Amino acid sequence: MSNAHTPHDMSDPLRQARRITRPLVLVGLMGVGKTSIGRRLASALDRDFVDADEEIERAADRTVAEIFEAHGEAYFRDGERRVIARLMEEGHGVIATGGGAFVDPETRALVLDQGLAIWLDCDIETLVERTSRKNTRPLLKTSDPHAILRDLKEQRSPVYAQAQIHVVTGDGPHELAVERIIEELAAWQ
Ligand SMILES: Nc1ncnc2c1ncn2[C@@H]1O[C@H](COP(=O)(O)OP(=O)(O)O)[C@@H](O)[C@H]1O
Ligand SMILES: O=C(O)C1=C[C@@H](OP(=O)(O)O)[C@@H](O)[C@H](O)C1
Ligand SMILES: [Mg+2]
Repeated sequence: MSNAHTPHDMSDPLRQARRITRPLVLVGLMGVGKTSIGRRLASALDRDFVDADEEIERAADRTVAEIFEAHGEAYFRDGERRVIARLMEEGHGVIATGGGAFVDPETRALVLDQGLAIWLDCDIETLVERTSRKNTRPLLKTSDPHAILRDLKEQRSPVYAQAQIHVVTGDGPHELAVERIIEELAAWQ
């Protein structure tokens, strides 16, 4: 018997996941899907979505690549730290960070204390393929993006591992990743 359109019939994991009121903060390497999966996750949970890189670009009125080029990475990281602190303060439903944001100790402490960090993780080959479609990522504008991603994975994995939730996504559709996250959220708490 199905009455799929009533709120009571909402699948149990979704209902459980919706009980979490802290900001859900997506962390993980470039190309893993923080921005695109984050947007869909917010929609599934009926929460608002913000992308930290987009907010940085809006505040600076420049793209991430332009900020790196004009001022360097350290300057970008300062802005990133401030923007994420503001987004946490504003209390958004789902926040997609840029891949380096959670590496900052202040940002990490804030997210772990007041939000729920979700580490999206997948294999390097998939990340190389996905990030090759756009050249908006200054760290990958090199002759060997595979080597950069492999090194970043090695350096950052112990840090990402501090996230409360770890979801390994494959090269399946975004919706599958959203489902997996919702199941993990339902099991958390
Ligand atoms: N699970 C997925 N399945 C298929 N394509 C994906 C998936 N996750 C991300 N992508 C694609 O990979 C690219 C990079 O994803 P994006 O959300 O920008 O990653 P991030 O914000 O983590 O760098 C986008 O074109 C996106 O649509
Ligand atoms: O991993 C990183 O250090 C970065 C990731 C990028 O965001 P995505 O992870 O959304 O690609 C962006 O913030 C910047 O290019 C630096
Ligand atoms: Mg992104």
